[in-house]
Amino acid sequence: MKIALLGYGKMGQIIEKFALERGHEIVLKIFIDNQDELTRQNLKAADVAIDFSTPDSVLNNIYTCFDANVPIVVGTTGWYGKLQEVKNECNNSNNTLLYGSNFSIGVNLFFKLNQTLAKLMNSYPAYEVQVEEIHHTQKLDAPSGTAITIAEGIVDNLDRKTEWLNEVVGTNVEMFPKADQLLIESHRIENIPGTHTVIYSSEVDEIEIKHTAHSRAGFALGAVVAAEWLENKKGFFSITDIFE
Ligand SMILES: NC(=O)C1=CN([C@@H]2O[C@H](COP(=O)(O)OP(=O)(O)OC[C@H]3O[C@@H](n4cnc5c(N)ncnc54)[C@H](OP(=O)(O)O)[C@@H]3O)[C@@H](O)[C@H]2O)C=CC1
Ligand SMILES: O=C(O)C1=N[C@H](C(=O)O)C[C@H](O)C1
Repeated sequence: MKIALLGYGKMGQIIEKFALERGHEIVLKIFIDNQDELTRQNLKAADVAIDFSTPDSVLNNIYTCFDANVPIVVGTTGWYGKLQEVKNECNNSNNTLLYGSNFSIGVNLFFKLNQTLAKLMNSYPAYEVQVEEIHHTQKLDAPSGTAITIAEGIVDNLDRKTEWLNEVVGTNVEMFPKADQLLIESHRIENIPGTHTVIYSSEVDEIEIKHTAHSRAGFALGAVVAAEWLENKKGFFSITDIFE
């Protein structure tokens, strides 16, 4: 496939490596300094775009791909407030988009485990639950997209939680969740690719499920596989569609 990389930072560069290894060609690379090269005309050279850019630029990138009728895989996080709007526009304009807060196989297994554990915990009200995420200090969004997906998996399956709220540790803004609110604690520490933990705690014990990314390789390979999966498909998809 001919691939356009929208965002050529930490992720974009590893994605390029995997894409070339799998026999694909990179026909366009967009970063801050050449962002005006993201045109309908230039995109026409690509079979698919893969976006790992920034929360501020991702919507423009998506709509430019829609305008050029080029399918897009979106790994960028921090824009999910606009998800429904983008889905409507994708379907109305007969375009193709696949998004995921995390493209690694391990985290997608973790999402399933998390949902099952949350369902089980309906019978065990003695356990309080909390989500923790740790990422590198360059990360622009909090909580992480992955933590939001995990929190939604809990809220959708555990009757005693109805919404999540976020505390970024070290910012002097402490959150005091009500009984029906799920706390997501965000930590920013140098060089951590991404660690997510769900903790159920009672008076007498604690159960933790945890995913630790050792590098960004799992995310990057997953994004290339997602682009391959999207070939010849039409419509709006999420990474869970691949794992179904
Ligand atoms: N879904 C998943 O599995 C994963 C998602 N992510 C998400 O992917 C995104 C990128 O992560 P990461 O690579 O670590 O971030 P980086 O900051 O390393 O890279 C971001 C890239 O976006 C570029 N950029 C900035 N503005 C624009 C613009 N207007 N148009 C196009 N490109 C632009 C930057 O340009 P320049 O190089 O000039 O600064 C840079 O190349 C984040 O939202 C992150 O949360 C990350 C890992 C896994
Ligand atoms: O910004 C990152 O680095 C990551 N972002 C994604 C997220 O917000 O969940 C996925 C991964 O955890 C790394």
